[in-house]
Amino acid sequence: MAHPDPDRLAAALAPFAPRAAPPRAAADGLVSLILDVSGLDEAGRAALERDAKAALMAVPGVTGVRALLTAERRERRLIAVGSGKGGVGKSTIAANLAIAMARAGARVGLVDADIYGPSQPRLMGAEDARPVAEDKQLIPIPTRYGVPMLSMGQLVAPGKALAWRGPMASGALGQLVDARWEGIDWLVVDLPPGTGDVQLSMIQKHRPAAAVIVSTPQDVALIDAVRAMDLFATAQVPVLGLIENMAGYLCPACGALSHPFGHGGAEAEAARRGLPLLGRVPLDLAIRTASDAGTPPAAGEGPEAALFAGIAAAVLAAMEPKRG
Ligand SMILES: Nc1ncnc2c1ncn2[C@@H]1O[C@H](COP(=O)(O)OP(=O)(O)OP(=O)(O)O)[C@@H](O)[C@H]1O
Repeated sequence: MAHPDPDRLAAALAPFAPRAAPPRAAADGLVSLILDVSGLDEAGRAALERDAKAALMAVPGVTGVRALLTAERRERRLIAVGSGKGGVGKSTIAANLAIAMARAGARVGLVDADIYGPSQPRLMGAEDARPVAEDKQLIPIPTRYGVPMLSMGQLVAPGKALAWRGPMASGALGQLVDARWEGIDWLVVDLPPGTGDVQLSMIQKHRPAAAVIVSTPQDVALIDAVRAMDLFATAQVPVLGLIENMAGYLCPACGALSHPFGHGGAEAEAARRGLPLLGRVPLDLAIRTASDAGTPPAAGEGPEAALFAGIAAAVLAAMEPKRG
């Protein structure tokens, strides 16, 4: 049988450019075809493979086609949101940061790795959603805020305590981070508080591009925040800066700002370490009620949205030199 003509093979694949690489034919007429299926869904991939194979099979001398489908692996960057202590508002900040980054035009996903208290499904208004897996890979849940997400809380029944030990916890983290994050450039990862197994697994296996640390102004919270910063710094994960949450109490009646937890501590600590204070979020009833209702303030139009937009801009600007 005649060896397939390379020009005719190339012509047959022309309609599939730029997804089809130039085919190679062996002497027995078997053609190897490489197709780039990035961004296509299952049906799109199948159609492309079927049509390209059919086009090649029509070329004289072709006895068979072996297709290899490749998806361009986007370089996703992880931004870890950590805190030293629990309850400082880390999850609230992570959700609003992700939404504000998306509003600024970034392609952002959100991973809730807070195994011991996953609160992102509630914050993002996605409590009833359950992710499905395809080829053993989880598909992120879309949210109405343009930020797809996955949470430990979506993998178990609501309200069920996650009494996982280290290896199980880091295995679950892997499933969330290595999910099918198609079209996503940034993954904001809400870590559990402290410096435990999940943080170590995050640093060792998933190499965040950067970390931001959330603290309240109290001294105790700051001491723990410093510990969290040290963990990232030791592992050479750049810490972009500190976000001070519950920085002053915004009185809903008169609008006055007071400072029951102290003032200026986080800024001073950040400055001591040569780090920027990326933003300051007051203790604000509107933030709590909006968050609890699954309508993060960053998605709204109020002053809180502007505040989170400023923090997102600071984070994106700090990442700019690290984009490579
Ligand atoms: N700036 C704020 N103003 C008012 N309420 C806030 C603010 N930040 C967080 N909260 C509220 O504080 C509570 C704890 O916040 P959140 O769950 O984000 O903390 P966390 O640090 O992630 O906690 P954990 O470590 O337990 O997961 C929530 O009810 C949240 O709505």
